[in-house]
Amino acid sequence: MPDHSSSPSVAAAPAAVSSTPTAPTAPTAPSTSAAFPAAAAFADAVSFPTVVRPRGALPAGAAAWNAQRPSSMPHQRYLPIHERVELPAVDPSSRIWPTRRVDTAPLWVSVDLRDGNQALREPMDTPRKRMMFDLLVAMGFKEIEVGYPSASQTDFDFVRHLVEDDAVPPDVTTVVFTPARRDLIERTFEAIAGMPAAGGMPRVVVHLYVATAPVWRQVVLGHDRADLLALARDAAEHMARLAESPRSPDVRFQFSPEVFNATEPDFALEICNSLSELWDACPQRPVIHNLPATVEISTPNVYADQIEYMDRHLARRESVILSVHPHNDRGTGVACAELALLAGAQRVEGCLFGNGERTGNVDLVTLALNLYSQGVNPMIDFSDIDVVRETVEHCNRVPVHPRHPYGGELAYTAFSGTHQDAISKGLAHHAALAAAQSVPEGRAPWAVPYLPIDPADVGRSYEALIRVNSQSGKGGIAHLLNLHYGLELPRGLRADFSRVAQEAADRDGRELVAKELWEMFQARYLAPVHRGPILLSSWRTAEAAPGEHEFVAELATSGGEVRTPRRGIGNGPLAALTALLAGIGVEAEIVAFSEHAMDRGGTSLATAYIEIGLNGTERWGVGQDTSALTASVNAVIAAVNGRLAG
Ligand SMILES: CC(=O)SCCNC(=O)CCNC(=O)[C@H](O)C(C)(C)COP(=O)(O)OP(=O)(O)OC[C@H]1O[C@@H](n2cnc3c(N)ncnc32)[C@H](O)[C@@H]1OP(=O)(O)O
Ligand SMILES: CC(C)C(=O)C(=O)O
Repeated sequence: MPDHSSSPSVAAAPAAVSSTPTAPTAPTAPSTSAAFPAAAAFADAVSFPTVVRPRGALPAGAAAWNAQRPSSMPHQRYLPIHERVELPAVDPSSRIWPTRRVDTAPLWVSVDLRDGNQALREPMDTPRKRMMFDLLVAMGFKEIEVGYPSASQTDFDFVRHLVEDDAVPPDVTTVVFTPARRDLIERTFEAIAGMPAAGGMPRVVVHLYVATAPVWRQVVLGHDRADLLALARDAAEHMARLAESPRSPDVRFQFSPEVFNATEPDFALEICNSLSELWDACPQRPVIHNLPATVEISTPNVYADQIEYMDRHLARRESVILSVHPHNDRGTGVACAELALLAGAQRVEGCLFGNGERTGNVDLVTLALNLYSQGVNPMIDFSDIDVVRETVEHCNRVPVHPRHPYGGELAYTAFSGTHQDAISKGLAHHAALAAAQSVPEGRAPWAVPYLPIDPADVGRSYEALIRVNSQSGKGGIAHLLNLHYGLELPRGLRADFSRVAQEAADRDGRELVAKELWEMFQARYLAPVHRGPILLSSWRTAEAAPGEHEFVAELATSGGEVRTPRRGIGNGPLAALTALLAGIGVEAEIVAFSEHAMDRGGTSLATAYIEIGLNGTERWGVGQDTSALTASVNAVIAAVNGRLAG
């Protein structure tokens, strides 16, 4: 048995935080909507060093095998996070974030036009920016970072375009981004002159950023902590001064300690608190502190601890909006944002479909629809996700991956047999449940296997759900024939045809679309009625006496030559037909039979499925006709011919 009780290794307590344990109060499970009072109650419980837990020991055999795996990569170059970044000391028993759940949407901020745009091979021009802006507004974003006006004439001009075209709706807040340089701050204020800002809280935000992490301070900016604080304060004061000018709209302020996630916790706190005080944060004019994971460097739980630390310790907490801005270098941007929300974040900056520097900003589509899938109103409209995706692809000139959560072309598609089977049964069950509850399907509770949300909610159709290749099974193939051609294949025929379809998909190594399946189906089960050796050139049937049916037919050879009429007697028309066939030496027995009407524009076509046994082997045939009897007769002949042709 693996030993799970071995004592955890404990990282050295960061110098800047106390390591005196404080008995924590057992946390309850507050929702994020009740975050502030709860956070305040725990504000003093942060004191134990970070615990790094070893993974469980492997069974001896597996450990030996694992140790043999070669690696030529120099992994030793990379220090683990707790050896290169000072982390907040957290008493594991006092952490709040693991006990919470998110039950309301945060304030969403799209940074597509700034952080997303700065990462593009071809940054957007004004028409593309405007298209993106209009999309964001239409989707319901209430806060949009519209650019970095001091970066380029294009960025400046776009902000002016929004002002001059009166393009900003009264309930939308615009954010403009600036570094801590007086000349660039002045240019930023020039760009927003005349920007509509009235209403409750000022609706223009000027966003100041400066990197605070040690490597950036030393290598990029050449500043120590004191110099950096002075630089940020000087910029913040300049912003406050410019905001007083009559040309300035009524603004709020935002600060981002760039690379917050690699910054010493006490320094991040010091610089944020200093600016809250300088800008006189108050509930009517809160300051936004935006804490970016500029480059992801750790597991999301570490980011959550960092955010919870700030949530507990920020001064003027009720006058601060705590915002996060995760990137996706480790592929965990969404997880970081979600845990940050649990940890006290109230606002999330990100981009649609995760565009952004390197591996992208956090993806707002996934975040919002993850909430939706938990029954939480995401406050953003994704009811036509394909339009959103196509517009974003057009503006960014970057394709969205087909497997992108919720919005990718293949996000709701199943190729594999057991998934198709489950989805097809699940959809039928869902429809029946909705009918039983007398509610539209779109309102009935959703519980369809393999589909986290109803694709119809985001404007996707069920038609694309199931697609067939060599991994598919009978359920999926039958589903496609049903969806596109109205066939209700009996169970035995499903299995029979899926072998045929799989062989073809395997041979060609590609997907089979519904039309191809239908053509294969016709060729195997319907067409043999016209492809000898037995061809009925004309036939009739009648009930000669109660319970005694007669079937009379002229048989033709496949060469067209008509033979003498033949006659068979049986207890039904099909029994009489098999008796007729027996008369010419074809001993066919009907093993399975089903039929149904097809609702095709009032033509009332019938389809019959018949399995016969002949010479010790079974074979399916299918017939379609406006007469149910003709359909059945054709199905028998098709099955017989199929069997005789081998
Ligand atoms: C994480 C982020 O996304 S941050 C945003 C990044 N976005 C962009 O950079 C896009 C727009 N940027 C630009 O157009 C230009 O970089 C400008 C206009 C802002 C500045 O341009 P330039 O003056 O030519 O400088 P350059 O591009 O080389 O930037 C580096 C300089 O800015 C300094 N700097 C970097 N960040 C900041 C900051 N937040 N505040 C003040 N100065 C900063 C660097 O220390 C360096 O200064 P140095 O030249 O004295 O060594
Ligand atoms: C400075 C901020 C908000 C940023 O874009 C980042 O850190 O990625």
